[in-house]
Amino acid sequence: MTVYEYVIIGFGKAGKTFASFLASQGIKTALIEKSKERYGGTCINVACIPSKSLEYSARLSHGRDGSWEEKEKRYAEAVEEKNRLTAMLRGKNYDKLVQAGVTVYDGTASFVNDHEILISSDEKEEIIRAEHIVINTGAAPVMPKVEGLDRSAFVYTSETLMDEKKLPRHLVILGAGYIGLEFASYYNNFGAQVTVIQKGSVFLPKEDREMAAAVKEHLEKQGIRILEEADVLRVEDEKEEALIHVKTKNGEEILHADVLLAATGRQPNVSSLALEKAGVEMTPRGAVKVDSSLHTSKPHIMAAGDVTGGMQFTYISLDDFRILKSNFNGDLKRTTENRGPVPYALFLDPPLARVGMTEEEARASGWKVLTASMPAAAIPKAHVLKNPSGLLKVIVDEESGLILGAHFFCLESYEMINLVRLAMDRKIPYSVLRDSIYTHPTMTEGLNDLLGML
Ligand SMILES: Cc1cc2nc3c(=O)[nH]c(=O)nc-3n(C[C@H](O)[C@H](O)[C@H](O)COP(=O)(O)OP(=O)(O)OC[C@H]3O[C@@H](n4cnc5c(N)ncnc54)[C@H](O)[C@@H]3O)c2cc1C
Ligand SMILES: NC(=O)c1ccc[n+]([C@@H]2O[C@H](COP(=O)([O-])OP(=O)(O)OC[C@H]3O[C@@H](n4cnc5c(N)ncnc54)[C@H](O)[C@@H]3O)[C@@H](O)[C@H]2O)c1
Repeated sequence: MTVYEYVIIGFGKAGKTFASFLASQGIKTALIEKSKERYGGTCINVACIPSKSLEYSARLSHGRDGSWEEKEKRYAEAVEEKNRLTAMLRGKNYDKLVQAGVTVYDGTASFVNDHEILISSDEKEEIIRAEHIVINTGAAPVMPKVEGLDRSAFVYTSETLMDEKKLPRHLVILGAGYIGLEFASYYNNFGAQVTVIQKGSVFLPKEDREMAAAVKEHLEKQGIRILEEADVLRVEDEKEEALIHVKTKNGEEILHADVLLAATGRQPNVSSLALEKAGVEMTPRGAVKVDSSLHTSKPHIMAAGDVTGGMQFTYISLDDFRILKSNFNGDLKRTTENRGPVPYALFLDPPLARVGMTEEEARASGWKVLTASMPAAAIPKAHVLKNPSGLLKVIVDEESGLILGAHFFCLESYEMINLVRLAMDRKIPYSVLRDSIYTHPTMTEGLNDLLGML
């Protein structure tokens, strides 16, 4: 039986980065990935990178308009371009790991006991042994329990829809979260008619109320229909489309869709792992239970990324790598408790980016706050880029001048937010960003004016 010092299960962001690092330190390391189509993990193959490739193509396509046939053609080309990009990245990711000296096993990993792992593939089965193990198996889409959904030929997840080269005419999206709203925006820009089914009564319930209202108004202006307080009762297939029976506050409605996208969350990938054989505990919600340094209930087994049930972002998985590295070095400086503020971006058109608290959260926590809001149209660059829609908002502690929250719904906001995150993390008061020299014309220079309003 081959013995490794470290075995990583899953080609996720934390795992692949840690594997390369370990190999660079001369540590005998193996990584197990269940699918050759997933070398490099979820992000580069079926998530962030392909979706943002489509997002970019969708904006370009929207700018050109034209007939339905032209839009269909551009969509098919966008999917091809996305496929080229993911294939290129897949190859690069694999080569990088092998060149670093990591042994890559193809197959599904499951625990035999807390040190031995069975690798099963169509070709063979093999057991390897490890002193230390990292579980980095990611998450997979959850399918809601709706009558007829599992039998329908028109139902997709984000992972399967992005491979479909036929542009939907009417796309119905179940779920108004990250994937639901981003895909609504992309496919609307490609030319599909889009309806989003929102279960609850509050749109983007975790966002600042002023920002959520601005986003909703904008999406509706773009032509996206958002059905609030709606419950899908059943799905029935006709020859060319699915009939989606929806209960709304105004009664029952039947939506016709040639594509129904289920975007109702993603659940940790644990089912194939046989965690019980290793004595690794799970949380009540089905994630691998870890402490703040990512150790499981078995101290020599760690877990990182989506499988731990935390925030599902590639950069959180990358930050988990920093914790794994800190554990390896023995300094134990990095934990999940000292990540600092975590920014995020919803890739709409324009994108919504955020770091820190909403105004409601800040006030409820007892802060005395100053706030400033400014339309994106106040920034000249937004006009240069021909999309002056949106709103920017900041929330600042009146006493210290420290930024408590920033919410940017405007072009380039996914870049701008990283600057504010740094200021918050390093406790730099808002006045420093207000008086900083920025290149011109840029969206970031909007901070001069926005923060000048406080
Ligand atoms: C459509 C979409 C868009 C997204 N966009 C963004 C975005 O813009 N920005 C962002 O930060 N995040 C985004 N995310 C979230 C992001 O993709 C995930 O948070 C991230 O990929 C999680 O990485 P990970 O390290 O947990 O593992 P993953 O990258 O999920 O890797 C896990 C790997 O383990 C493999 N595996 C699973 N079980 C086994 C087993 N038993 N044996 C062997 N291998 C196994 C899987 O095949 C997979 O390759 C998006 C997600 C989706 C679905
Ligand atoms: N830009 C980004 O960083 C980005 C983009 C896409 C996805 N992601 C990550 O991927 C994860 C998964 O995305 P997601 O959109 O699937 O999950 P999500 O948790 O963001 O949203 C799921 C939505 O579905 C709703 N829902 C649940 N069950 C429902 C039902 N039966 N009917 C109708 N609605 C229902 C929920 O209320 C919620 O609004 C996200 O948590 C996010 O971290 C990130």
